[in-house]
Amino acid sequence: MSVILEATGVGITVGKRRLVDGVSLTLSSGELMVVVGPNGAGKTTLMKLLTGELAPTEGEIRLDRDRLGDLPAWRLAGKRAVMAQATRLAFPFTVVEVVRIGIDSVGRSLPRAERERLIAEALRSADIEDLAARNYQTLSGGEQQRVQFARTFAQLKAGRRGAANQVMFLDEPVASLDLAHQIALMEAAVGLVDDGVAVIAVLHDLNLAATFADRILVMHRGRAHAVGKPAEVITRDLVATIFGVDLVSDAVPPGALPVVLPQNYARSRATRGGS
Ligand SMILES: Nc1ncnc2c1ncn2[C@@H]1O[C@H](COP(=O)(O)OP(=O)(O)OP(=O)(O)O)[C@@H](O)[C@H]1O
Repeated sequence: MSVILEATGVGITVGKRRLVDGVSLTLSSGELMVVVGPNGAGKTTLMKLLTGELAPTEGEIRLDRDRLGDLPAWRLAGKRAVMAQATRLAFPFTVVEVVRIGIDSVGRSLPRAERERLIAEALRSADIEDLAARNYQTLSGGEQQRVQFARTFAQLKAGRRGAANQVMFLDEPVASLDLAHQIALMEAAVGLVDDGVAVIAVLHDLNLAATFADRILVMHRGRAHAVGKPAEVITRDLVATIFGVDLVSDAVPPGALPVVLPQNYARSRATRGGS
């Protein structure tokens, strides 16, 4: 697996506040990294730095070996797609129009039939085919999230020919989703990962994180507290120290947090050969 995203000593100070401090990480093609941490830990700020929405005041970020700040917007659009925490739209776009925005940013040279095929695939990936003609503004929070995932998915698929190495950034993509759609969205992300895309996602649900992540990054007070495989990182000690929650059940060993999930959660890991 080749490193596609590399952050070295990245930080940002706003006023006198250091929101992110000295974070170094690498993300490889075909890898799914999940970022966890308490409210205010700096997860979204880190994502904004990694996507280029914010410029770091310290350190350096490289995307596919280029310095992030040197890449023009059109090249960025082919290499990375971003699903932000919540996206409001000022105009009454239909769902299919929103998904098409993802393709228009990079896939204008694609034949019309290919673009339509990608839109259909994106709608399917987010289980929103039946919403295609609806006004985005009238959708529920969870439905809007699924549309934004589809837009991001479509953008990556459309940009795939021009840019072999791509990253998908997902900031709390399942925050408003019911359980089945949480699993479905993560499985769609895994499908991209299996295709060689690097995915970095902020999640609050530690079980979901442990189930789907290849590696977990724990943010705490702006710093990278830990990074590693889920079983190494998500321990009872970590949950107590970082999240302030004592898992008192005798069934919980002091080491790895047991992942108590419905059967189909385990499916992805089993099929991907994860541990
Ligand atoms: N522009 C800003 N100016 C000052 N402080 C900011 C700014 N943006 C974010 N912060 C603060 O930086 C800290 C990190 O914010 P961030 O949104 O990155 O946290 P988070 O880990 O994503 O939290 P959550 O889980 O609540 O979404 C918070 O304390 C926030 O209030």
